[in-house]
Amino acid sequence: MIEINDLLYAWQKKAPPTLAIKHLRINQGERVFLHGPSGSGKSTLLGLLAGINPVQQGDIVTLGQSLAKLSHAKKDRFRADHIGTIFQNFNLLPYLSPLENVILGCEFSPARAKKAQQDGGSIPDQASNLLTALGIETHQLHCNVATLSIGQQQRVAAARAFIGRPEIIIADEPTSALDADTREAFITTLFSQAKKYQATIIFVSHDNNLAKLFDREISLPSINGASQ
Ligand SMILES: Nc1ncnc2c1ncn2[C@@H]1O[C@H](COP(=O)(O)OP(=O)(O)OP(=O)(O)O)[C@@H](O)[C@H]1O
Repeated sequence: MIEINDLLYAWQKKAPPTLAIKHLRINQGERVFLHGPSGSGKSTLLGLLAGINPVQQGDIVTLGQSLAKLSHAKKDRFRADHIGTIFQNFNLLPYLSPLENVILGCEFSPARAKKAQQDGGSIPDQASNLLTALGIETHQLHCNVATLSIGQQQRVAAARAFIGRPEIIIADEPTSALDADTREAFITTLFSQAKKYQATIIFVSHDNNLAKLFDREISLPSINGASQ
């Protein structure tokens, strides 16, 4: 479902590549732990997979679509339709409620909005279902999201990533602010949500203790060179 071939990516034209991946395939429903030293290009790779960084050399084919062949606008649409993201700082809008933040997950994708509606009867009802499934209490649905704890905000960010069933969930160090027990519990919750519709999870973390929870580990080398 994701196939990378002969990928080279350099942030500066004359500099050696930040990332070099000869071949990598990630299957539908796979849960992948991506790690490597600081600066090895984990976030760069996530940016490429999400269509935020342009494919410079080689190709990434996701769900049968070559990302190298898509225009900027089409990549934005592709991301909105097929990729849910959870970042370290969650990127929640602080003046909105948890419910409103989750609804925003399908704001730019009619396809995801339609699926959310099918799943929950309406988009707000599906947002509420997801938040509840991820452990947000009913009385918190309409509060100001900034008043929630970091762990709760992370659950809101996860619900936003899952709404409308995107095939791929990209998570960039979403557990770094949590203690060890809460990290594992959060990942278990992510997995049970992903399993409902075979979502693929690509998860970056520096905490190698988490690797055992995943189907596969992908390690990026510290020096420039091919990985995997
Ligand atoms: N926007 C950018 N502009 C220029 N260089 C960048 C940019 N983003 C990343 N880089 C460079 O690319 C290299 C890889 O960075 P990246 O953030 O992908 O690594 P990482 O493995 O995610 O690191 P960390 O574990 O510290 O988050 C670094 O040398 C970094 O300085």
